[in-house]
Amino acid sequence: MIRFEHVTKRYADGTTAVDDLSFEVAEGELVTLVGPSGCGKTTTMKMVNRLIEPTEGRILVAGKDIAATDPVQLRRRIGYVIQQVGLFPHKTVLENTATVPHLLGTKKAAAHARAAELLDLVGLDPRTYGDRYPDQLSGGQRQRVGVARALAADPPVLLMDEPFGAVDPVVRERLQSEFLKLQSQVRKTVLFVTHDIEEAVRLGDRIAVYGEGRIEQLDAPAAVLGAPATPYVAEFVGSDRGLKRLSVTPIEPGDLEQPPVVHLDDPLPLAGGLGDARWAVVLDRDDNLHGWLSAEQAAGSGGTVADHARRMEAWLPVGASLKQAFATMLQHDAGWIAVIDREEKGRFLGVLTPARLHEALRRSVDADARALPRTEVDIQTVS
Ligand SMILES: Nc1ncnc2c1ncn2[C@@H]1O[C@H](COP(=O)(O)OP(=O)(O)OP(=O)(O)O)[C@@H](O)[C@H]1O
Repeated sequence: MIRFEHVTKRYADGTTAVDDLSFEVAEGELVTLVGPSGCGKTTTMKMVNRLIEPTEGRILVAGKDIAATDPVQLRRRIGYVIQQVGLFPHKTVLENTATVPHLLGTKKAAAHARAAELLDLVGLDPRTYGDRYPDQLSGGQRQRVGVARALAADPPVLLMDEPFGAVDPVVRERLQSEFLKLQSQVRKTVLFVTHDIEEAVRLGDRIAVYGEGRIEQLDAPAAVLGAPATPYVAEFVGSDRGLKRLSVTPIEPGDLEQPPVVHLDDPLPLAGGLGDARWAVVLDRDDNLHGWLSAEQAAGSGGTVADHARRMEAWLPVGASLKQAFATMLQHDAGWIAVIDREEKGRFLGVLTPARLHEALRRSVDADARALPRTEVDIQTVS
């Protein structure tokens, strides 16, 4: 979708910002460009919407050489999100979001209806926020408007230059997960610049690690962490690679233990209690997670399970990362967390314990060592 062919950018003062760059971003793929300050990430990105012209080489978008495309036309097909969002201060949130469709000739009512849909999509209720002005929003909310505005003309390509760089780490993580969810729905082709390796790992289908003006490694996050191509990349991704890997390894059903399970309307005491187990998971009639029950209560109380069950705070949907699992355990001071299917309050699948978390991490590392996709390794193990 975006193809760089031997692209070099030398500025007038002789600085070579980008040196003979060749790579391709597939349709619907999100590639993060990561590297230290001044290594040429922004220059790379700005050449795609012709804010900067290459000195040598060419760039194709959807098979067409962009040098032959009118820059204004080109930019309307490419969404652009930057750190200083650049919202118009005198326009409302709704008007800001509708800017590009408006410019493209969409009637006001239709442009506003579309803008409201997009605000909803990025987690801002248009009825609450649509009529506000940018200075009546938090930093994180402004970034969301920036993303909604970039998506408004439904461009196939998005360029994002440190879009979440200016907000605090908590908001940043939230914006990242929201953006991942959004991207799984809209599947844009995205170039995403960041200097934060964690962000690059979390968001990228592939990561391009930049040295000075060159890509040192372009690979899937797990491969960059597991098998850095050069000593430079190894140093850049850091000695805590194992920890970072937690954020790229999802919880899978095979990782889970099956504890004893009781249902809300089971009478107590349970005959034989819980055997050796110290607690049981409590499910409702639809087998959705409700909470947990201790062995003492199972063996010694009257009434039903519903009278004694405790609420379960530590849970995650399957597919969440091991890092989220670890963080959830710490947050709730829990020795295990319940894992449910994707729906909120969905079906209970099993529990993840620290030992199982460690095994899952081990398997992810081994899968890379053998250079096989994880799924294949899992299938081999099962058969
Ligand atoms: N207009 C310019 N004239 C001369 N040199 C420039 C110009 N713009 C950028 N550079 C230089 O080109 C190199 C690459 O800059 P670029 O902005 O692409 O880096 P970056 O990786 O995006 O950095 P950062 O993370 O700090 O934004 C740097 O050495 C920078 O000083």
